[in-house]
Amino acid sequence: MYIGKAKGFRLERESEYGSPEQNEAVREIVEAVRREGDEALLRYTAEFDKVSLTPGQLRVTEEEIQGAYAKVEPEFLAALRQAAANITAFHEKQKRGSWMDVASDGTMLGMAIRPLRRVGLYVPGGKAAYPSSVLMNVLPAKVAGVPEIAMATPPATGGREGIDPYILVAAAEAGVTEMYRVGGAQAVAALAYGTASIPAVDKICGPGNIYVALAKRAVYGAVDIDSIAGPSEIVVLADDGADPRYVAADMLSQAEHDEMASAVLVTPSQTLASAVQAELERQVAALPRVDIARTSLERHGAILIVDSLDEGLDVVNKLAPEHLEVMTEEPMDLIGRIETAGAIFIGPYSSEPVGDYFAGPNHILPTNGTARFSSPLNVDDFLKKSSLIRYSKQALLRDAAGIATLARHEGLEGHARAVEIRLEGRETK
Ligand SMILES: NC(=O)c1ccc[n+]([C@@H]2O[C@H](COP(=O)([O-])OP(=O)(O)OC[C@H]3O[C@@H](n4cnc5c(N)ncnc54)[C@H](O)[C@@H]3O)[C@@H](O)[C@H]2O)c1
Ligand SMILES: N[C@H](CO)Cc1c[nH]c[nH+]1
Ligand SMILES: [Zn+2]
Repeated sequence: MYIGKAKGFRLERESEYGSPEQNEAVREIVEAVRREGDEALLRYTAEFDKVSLTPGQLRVTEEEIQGAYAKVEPEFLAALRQAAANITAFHEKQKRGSWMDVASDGTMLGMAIRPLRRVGLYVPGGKAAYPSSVLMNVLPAKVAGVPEIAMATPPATGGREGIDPYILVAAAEAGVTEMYRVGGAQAVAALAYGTASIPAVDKICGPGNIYVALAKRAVYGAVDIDSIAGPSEIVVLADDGADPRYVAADMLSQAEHDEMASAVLVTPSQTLASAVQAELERQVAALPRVDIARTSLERHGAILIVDSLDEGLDVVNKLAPEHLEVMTEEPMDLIGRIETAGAIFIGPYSSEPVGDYFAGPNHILPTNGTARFSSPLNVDDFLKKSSLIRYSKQALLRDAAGIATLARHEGLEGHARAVEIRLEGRETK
């Protein structure tokens, strides 16, 4: 773990995402699935997930999904339903419809907004199963009105064969009926290119580990993707007034996701830095996922000392973290100066897991510095737009000369004539 001046720390994202070996492995997997389809899919599932399947077993049956209800506790179902209601309500606000501006001569300009036809949603499930990511993926797609949703999730979690029943129940609650037991880069490749058992989709959304994130990047272009939502990240910007127990607990909440997750404190307070360091050591030992969290802290954790909150804001904007918590005396004063963060948690009671599970905003967020240009998963991700242009004769008469001038300036005589042919025999002035 790096502890020291922010100036000595590498703030910009790595130019190469993942190690060369991970990049090479993903290239190979994606190419093999594209070429060989189901055969490669099943081979990689046996290799990485230690599960042997036939093509007929890839799709989860409706009976399995419904049967999972008997395996989950009523309090889980109640919490899940409340989370689903909050997430749906938040995403309903993002909805927007087609629009048309019609002028008095009948000219109409507008935008037709339609849902994507078929999307693939990845739900992580290698080290831990994430029913919350089912809701975060599916509910915005439902709000957008996507008619076909195919979900993929690994066939084994934590070495235990079988899809976690909580994932199946979350999928049923969210209204998913097409689900495949396949994970990692091979799942992303299958959704992108299609196999005999998995029809191709138009867009792939959802979070995952480095293999999933790299595979999404590799198939972009054949399909659209939401963002690079890879291993989790948290940055806490805090001053002297912050409670070190809260800061450490929230950092660990993301460190425990993955050895590749990162947790960083940025503070002008040496006192807070020392207290958080001690808290991290104390609290990490009590976590069931202590090994993952320790490794994550050792490899990617940092406590960065800055000279002022102003410098702290610069550091935060350079890091462009997935999650930013602001625990300063007057956090609202700083919010307008934060330009790059997937989600911003404000004040001592907005602990990051509030957003992971319950508040309503999406927890599928850009990582590895991509918050500079990507947004949280949202309803727009599931919509596409077509421009609408209907010119009246009168409008064409009005604009023809301007269009022809610009066309001829670009050397495109055919463009100019396409407009002028409609004016033949007419008065143009
Ligand atoms: N950014 C976000 O919005 C967000 C949200 C939730 C979770 N996450 C992240 O999702 C990830 C979940 O990771 P996970 O591993 O538990 O589940 P996962 O489903 O993402 O990955 C598991 C799959 O990885 C593949 N895999 C594992 N080791 C491999 C290897 N050596 N070579 C090739 N493929 C391999 C396997 O096929 C396996 O099915 C974590 O990194 C977590 O931080 C991110
Ligand atoms: N923090 C993760 C996003 O990086 C989302 C999540 C799901 N479950 C718990 N946390
Ligand atoms: Zn989390």
